[in-house]
Amino acid sequence: MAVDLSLYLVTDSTPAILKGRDLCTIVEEACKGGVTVVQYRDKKSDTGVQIATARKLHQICQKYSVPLLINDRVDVALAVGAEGVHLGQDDMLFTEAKKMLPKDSIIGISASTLEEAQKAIADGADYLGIGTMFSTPTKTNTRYTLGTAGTQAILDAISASPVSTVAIGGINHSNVQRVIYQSESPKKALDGVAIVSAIMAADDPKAASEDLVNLIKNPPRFALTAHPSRANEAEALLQEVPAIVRKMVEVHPLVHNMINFVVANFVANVILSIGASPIMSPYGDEATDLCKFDGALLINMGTLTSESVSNYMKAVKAYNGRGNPVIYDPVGAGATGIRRNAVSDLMACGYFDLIKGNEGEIRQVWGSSGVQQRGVDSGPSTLDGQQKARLARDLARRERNVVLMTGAIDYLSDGERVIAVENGHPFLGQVTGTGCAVGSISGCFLTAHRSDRLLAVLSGILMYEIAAENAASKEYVRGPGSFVPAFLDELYAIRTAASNGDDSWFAGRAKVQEIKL
Ligand SMILES: Cc1ncc(COP(=O)(O)OP(=O)(O)O)c(N)n1
Ligand SMILES: Cc1ncsc1CCOP(=O)(O)O
Repeated sequence: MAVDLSLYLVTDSTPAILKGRDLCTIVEEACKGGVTVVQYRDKKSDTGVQIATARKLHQICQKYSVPLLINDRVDVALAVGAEGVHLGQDDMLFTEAKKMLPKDSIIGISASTLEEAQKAIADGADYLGIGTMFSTPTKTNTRYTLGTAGTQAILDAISASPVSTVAIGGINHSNVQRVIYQSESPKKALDGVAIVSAIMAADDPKAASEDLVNLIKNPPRFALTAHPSRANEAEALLQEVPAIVRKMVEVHPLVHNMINFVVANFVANVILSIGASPIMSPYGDEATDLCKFDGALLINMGTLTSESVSNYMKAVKAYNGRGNPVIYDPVGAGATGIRRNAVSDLMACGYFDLIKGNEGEIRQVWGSSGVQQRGVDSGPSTLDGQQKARLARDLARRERNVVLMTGAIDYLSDGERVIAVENGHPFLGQVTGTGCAVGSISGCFLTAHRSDRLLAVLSGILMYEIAAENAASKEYVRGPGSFVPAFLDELYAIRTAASNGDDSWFAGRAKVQEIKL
């Protein structure tokens, strides 16, 4: 039987969720709000109570033409004539349930691993409940937290099968669009999301369901526009750079920096020099107001504290909610266990338009095992140019965003195109904050030019690195100390030239090539 799984309500009868309200009333409100399938999930009640409740729920669901499935209990499904069951890995075997249930019954199977998914497909499951997406208080005895990356990997591996899929666990209004978007593999997407608390515990389950239906129907505002590589991609991009720099100066974007205290002053000066506006605020609650200026947010976890991550999460949620650019600079990501955990928590909490880091940091975000950074330095490289390019491309593809891997050569990718940039000067590596400023600058350019994020970031890097070359070539620059003021002057000089319509600063200067993988 074909079933619309797009908004799949899973019930819960615990007092914390029901808050004294009647289960059937909540489910009826949710049906009015547009849920497309309901699963009765009751871990505590006796069989008699379950049958009585399931019967009432079935009557309600039939009124709205919504199929009712029963969690775990084939006997209850049979007793009330429900449309099917949902079975976990420890429940009745699919083959047994299939024998017992009427021919057209729907049988869904939970899958936390690829092996479980493949077995369920081979058995003939109608759909897979893939999870746990994010850890959730609603179900604490889960085996794996897959996140969007793990879910995408399963979808990719089963893409030859037409089986339907839903994701479950920690999905709510603030992340549902991202979950659907970032889980999608090139050949297979989720058919829907299964939700307990965001509907069952909502004060108004009808309104909550209506909102979710709307969010599910529409792509997120941060969805990346596809820009397939053209014949001379690098050259085509370079032609647009001076105009993008001009646009950034005109727009005078605000960038909200949640940045480490070592570099805050230098980064603020860099941002002022390029003609944008910096605000430094580590206070997450401030983001609800700051995001209304429609600038960018930079999360730079260089001086992480016990409170940083919760503050970052609040800010990411606010900026994601408005569809404004968010940049993640996972400074020292592989240096300590605390930073490694912060990376996982932040990657699960929201969407980053750009992830920017050195090789060690990008490898940690990718999930390579055994990354041990010494402090915030990348450490000796283990990858050649092609491998670096592939890592940046694969991470961008997986996260469906833009990735910038910095180094003597920077690798920039949006999952399709990979661009290597060889501008800059060794003095940049001798001054603290020069790497962090790239995250903030990228925020300014992402704000000013939204239609092609790779081009926006490329324009920012080129402005920055050409200014560094100009500064280092001054005869009075003798080392990192004299380099800093000269560098700010050169950024300011390019900004002034750009606003006067003078593009000569750029002519013949970019050392950029497209990497074909
Ligand atoms: C749609 C959907 N997917 C997964 C589950 C989880 O089922 P299971 O692993 O059997 O855990 P319990 O729900 O029984 O606690 C689900 N219920 N629905
Ligand atoms: C039943 C189940 N299986 C995996 S997570 C989960 C509970 C999901 O609940 P919520 O939507 O409230 O996070």
